[in-house]
Amino acid sequence: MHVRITYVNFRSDEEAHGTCSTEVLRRRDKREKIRTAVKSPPKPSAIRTSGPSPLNLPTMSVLPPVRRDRVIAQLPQPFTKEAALHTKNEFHSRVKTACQEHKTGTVGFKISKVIVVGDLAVGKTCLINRFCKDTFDKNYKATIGVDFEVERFEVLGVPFSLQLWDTAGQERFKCIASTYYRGAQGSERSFWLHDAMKENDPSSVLLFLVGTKKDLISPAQYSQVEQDAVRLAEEMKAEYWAVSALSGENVREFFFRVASLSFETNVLAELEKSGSRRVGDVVRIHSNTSNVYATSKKKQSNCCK
Ligand SMILES: Nc1nc2c(ncn2[C@@H]2O[C@H](COP(=O)(O)OP(=O)(O)OP(=O)(O)O)[C@@H](O)[C@H]2O)c(=O)[nH]1
Ligand SMILES: [Mg+2]
Repeated sequence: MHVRITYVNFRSDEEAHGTCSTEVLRRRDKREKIRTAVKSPPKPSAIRTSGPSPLNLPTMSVLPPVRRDRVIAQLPQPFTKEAALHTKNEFHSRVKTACQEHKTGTVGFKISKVIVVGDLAVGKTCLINRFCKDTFDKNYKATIGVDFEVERFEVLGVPFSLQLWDTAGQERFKCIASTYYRGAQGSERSFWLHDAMKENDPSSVLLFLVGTKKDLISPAQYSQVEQDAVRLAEEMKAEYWAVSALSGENVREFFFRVASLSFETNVLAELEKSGSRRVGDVVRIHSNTSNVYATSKKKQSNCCK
C-alpha cells in the first residue's frame, strides 16, 4: 500500500511553488538496496508487538510503549472537504468491527512507508522534525541522501507504524530519490508527482498535497493560494493540507490523518485478502455440486466508500 503526499511551499511574495511529497509505500525489496547510502532502518521484526494493544505490552518488551499522544480513537477529519481522499466522519464500519474483534491480521505488525519528496528547502525536514521531535530549526541544513524516522501509533486499539522517509530536494541528491521514482521526465515542478505515479500503481497510493510554511502568508493571500492548491489537489487526486512547521499548525492533525487513512486502507486490504479463508466460514454441502465451501459473506471490495 502506497501513500503519497505532495507539498506546495507558500511564500508571501509569490505563488505557491515547488513540491515535496510524502508517500507511504509498502516495503519493496528492490528499493531496500538504495539504503546502502543511508542509515539502515529497523527491520519490521524489530517493532513487532505480541498483543493487540501496545499500551499493555509487558515490561520485558523491547519496544517502548506507544506514546499517549499517538493514540487515535476517532477518524481525523480532512483539512478541507473540497480536496479530501474521503469525507466520512468515522472509520469504515468493517474496519471498526475488525479492530474490536482483533481480526486485523498482520496490520499490527506492519510499517507503512511515508516518503516525503519535493523541491529543496520547501520544509520537508522541518515538517517531520516538528511532528517527531517537536522541534524547529530556522537554519537551513540540506538533507543529504535520505533520512528516516519511525513513528508508532495505536489506531482503534491496534498498533500501527509509519516509517517517515525524508528525501533530499537538491538536484545533486536527486539520484537517490530517483531510485524510488525511476524514469522521471518533466519539469522540476512536476518531477516528483509524475515520477512517483509512473513507478507505482496509482490505485494503491494515497497521495497528499501539502502546503508548507503557512505562517509566511497572510490570510488574504492564503485564501487565493488555497483555491489554486485545492484545484491542483483535485487534479492529482490528492488530499490537500496546509501546515506550518514553525508554529506547528496542522502538523499533528496532518500526520494523524495520514496514519489513519493508511491504517484503514491496510485493514480493508487485509480483510479483502482474508475474505475467502476466514476461520468459521459456513461450510455448505450440496448433493448436486462439487463446490462444498462457501463463505458466509461475499468478498467485498477494498474501498473506503
Ligand atoms: N517560516 C517558516 N520557515 C520554515 C518552515 N518550515 C521550514 N522552514 C525553513 O525553510 C528552510 C528549509 O527547511 P527544510 O525543512 O530544511 O527544507 P527541506 O525541504 O528539507 O530541504 P532539502 O533537505 O534541501 O530538500 C529552513 O530554513 C527552515 O527553517 C515553516 O513552516 N515556516
Ligand atoms: Mg531536508
